[in-house]
Amino acid sequence: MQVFDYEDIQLIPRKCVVGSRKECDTSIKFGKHTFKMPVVPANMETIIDEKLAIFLAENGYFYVMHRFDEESRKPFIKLMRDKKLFSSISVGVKEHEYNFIEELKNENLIPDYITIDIAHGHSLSVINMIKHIKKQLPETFVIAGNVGTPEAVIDLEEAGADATKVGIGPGKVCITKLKTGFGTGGWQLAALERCMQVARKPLIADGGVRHHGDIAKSIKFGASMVMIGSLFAGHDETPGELVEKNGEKFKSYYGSASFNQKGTKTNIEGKHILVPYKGSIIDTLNEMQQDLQSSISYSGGKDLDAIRKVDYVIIKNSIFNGDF
Ligand SMILES: NC(=O)C1=CN([C@@H]2O[C@H](COP(=O)(O)OP(=O)(O)OC[C@H]3O[C@@H](n4cnc5c(N)ncnc54)[C@H](OP(=O)(O)O)[C@@H]3O)[C@@H](O)[C@H]2O)C=CC1
Ligand SMILES: Nc1nc2c(ncn2[C@@H]2O[C@H](COP(=O)(O)O)[C@@H](O)[C@H]2O)c(=O)[nH]1
Repeated sequence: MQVFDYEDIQLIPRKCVVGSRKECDTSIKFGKHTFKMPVVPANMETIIDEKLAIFLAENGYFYVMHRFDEESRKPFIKLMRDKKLFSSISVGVKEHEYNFIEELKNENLIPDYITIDIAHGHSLSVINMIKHIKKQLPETFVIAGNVGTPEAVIDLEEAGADATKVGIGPGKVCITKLKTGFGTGGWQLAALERCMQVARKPLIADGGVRHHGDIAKSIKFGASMVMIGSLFAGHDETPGELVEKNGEKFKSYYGSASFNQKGTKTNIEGKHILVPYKGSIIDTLNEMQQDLQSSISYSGGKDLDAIRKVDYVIIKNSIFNGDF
């Protein structure tokens, strides 16, 4: 099998057809909504909160609220409905989550998007949860994950998933690859390509993005949407704690399976890091969009589809994608 990751790939430019990068359209239809960019902040406690979710929804960006404050999910859906904004929440697969879905139906609190957020998404527990949500809330767009193989994409799509999230272990605060020996860490982009070959529904590339150009690479290799944690972690608006060390500012970023999140030492597959403070997320979102417009111009087209058609070269392979 040919393996490669973000840092191993260069996309090959084609003749430019636009007079300005501003002409390039980065928008993406995902579910019933169209978003400014195929980028979504990770559904993690240090990356997204209610305030940022409202900002993103109001400004044309996709978001997925994390699932670690279970009691706040119903009020959140109500709040978003009152503001006439789309709602996008996460669930797990434990027994009480089945009841939660039924309560949403009974109370007519229908989220636009539900993400089933589990480490090993190619499992009966996720398949059963997809079926349950689709039965109770047929209008809701269901994102299921995480997976790393074509077989998993086929199984989750067959169960009724509207999109599948690809990425086992490529994340910046992930230690799954080290603790279990499994995953797509170091070959996330190749794993995405394998999944693309069988997917009939959208894929979300999740984890491992270290540079804005990796968004274009994700699109080339099959993603409709790209989930990003670490690149967003250092901002004013992301909820991780601000820390000062030797006169420099950092923000706290920890894995959803870290001790910081779980509060127990059982099955730890995530770590805590400090990332340099970067100011407002608005500047980063704008810069990301400009860089993606530039990617589109290099691809010789005017929209994201053009990126899917470019050729590429593989330069080398490293299993850590810049993480040590
Ligand atoms: N994308 C990635 O690479 C990874 C992401 N994460 C993130 O960490 C968070 C916690 O994930 P997770 O532990 O799944 O969530 P939970 O702790 O909610 O576990 C969900 C259920 O799945 C079971 N489960 C978890 N992992 C496995 C496994 N490998 N095999 C069989 N059953 C399993 C758990 O049982 P039990 O705990 O008893 O096994 C539990 O019943 C999530 O937000 C997830 O996205 C975590 C690791 C990898
Ligand atoms: N193996 C683990 N993966 C995790 C954990 N918490 C989150 N994640 C995944 O990482 C991405 C974000 O990746 P990044 O490279 O952009 O920082 C996130 O969306 C999850 O899929 C964890 O504790 N362990």
